[in-house]
Amino acid sequence: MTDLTDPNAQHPALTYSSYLALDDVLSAQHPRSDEHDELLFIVIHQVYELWFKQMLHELGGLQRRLESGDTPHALHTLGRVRAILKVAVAQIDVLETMTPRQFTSFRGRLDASSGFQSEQFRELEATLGRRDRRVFEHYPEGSAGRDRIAAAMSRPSLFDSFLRYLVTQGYDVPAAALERDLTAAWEPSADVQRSILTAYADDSGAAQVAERLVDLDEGLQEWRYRHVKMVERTIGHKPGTGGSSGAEYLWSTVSRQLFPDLWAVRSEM
Ligand code: HEM
Ligand SMILES: N[C@@H](CC(=O)c1ccccc1NC=O)C(=O)O
Repeated sequence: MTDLTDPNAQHPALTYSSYLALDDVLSAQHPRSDEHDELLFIVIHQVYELWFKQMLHELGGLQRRLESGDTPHALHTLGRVRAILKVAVAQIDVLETMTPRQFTSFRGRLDASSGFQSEQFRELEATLGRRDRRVFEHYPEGSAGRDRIAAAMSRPSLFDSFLRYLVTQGYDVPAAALERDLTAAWEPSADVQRSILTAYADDSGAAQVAERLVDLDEGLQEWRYRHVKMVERTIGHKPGTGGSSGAEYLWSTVSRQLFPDLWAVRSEM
């Protein structure tokens, strides 16, 4: 029988903590102050980044499934992404237990670091269709993060994959939309909206996919809304550490739509 404790064994037995690399994960919290609440602030952000990683992973799979016309698996993945987004929004409740005084006690130690520097959040936005060079201001030229965001801005967005999916489902999508410059911002299109309306009229799988995409869009707007309310109650109208006006800037992002065409068609049904 193998002696699991034998130090000379060639491969140490897999354990809970070795499989999950807990030595790495649990030694990665480095508060810069002695304030009790700083650990919560770090842990919450790390959990977000893990969920961002998982969502990027799921969205890659989703785009492949859409482009191959696989409705059931696309719907399944969309359901998973929606569930993760709901957890991400709900997590704000935990951070909101931190009072303004508790946050102020260590905020100075954050220097100029800020959410503006979240590479994965920007990659997520780019995958969801954002094409905005301004985000690069916060990423040094030649940095891996900048390159990853730029790469995501040159790939088909989730909406581009949805348009290709519509073609696999037999819907007519204007060639100009399918052959567009992927690095440019998407311009809402009346012709594309007509194709989407046809899919809704058929009450087909494509209509279900479209509804799940609207969930995603609404979910991100919800996150933005909860984030800015958290910001208002925690730092009021102070400017942000990242150099923006703070809440005022964040409000300007709240009703940003990922898929404007999917919202536009609602007035036509
Ligand atoms: C007390 C908690 C928080 C405060 C006071 C806060 C404050 C801010 C402020 C003021 C900004 C604007 C950028 C700046 O000038 O600094 C910002 C941006 C951002 N924050 Fe937070 N934040 C908090 C928690 C979080 C959490 C938990 C996340 C999760 C990852 C997060 C992610 C982001 C992201 C991604 C941005 C960029 C948003 C955009 O440009 O659309 N923040 N935050
Ligand atoms: N921008 C925040 C600081 C902040 O929340 C933050 C700082 C470092 C890493 C992540 C952060 N979270 C989101 O912006 C502030 O102005 O207080």
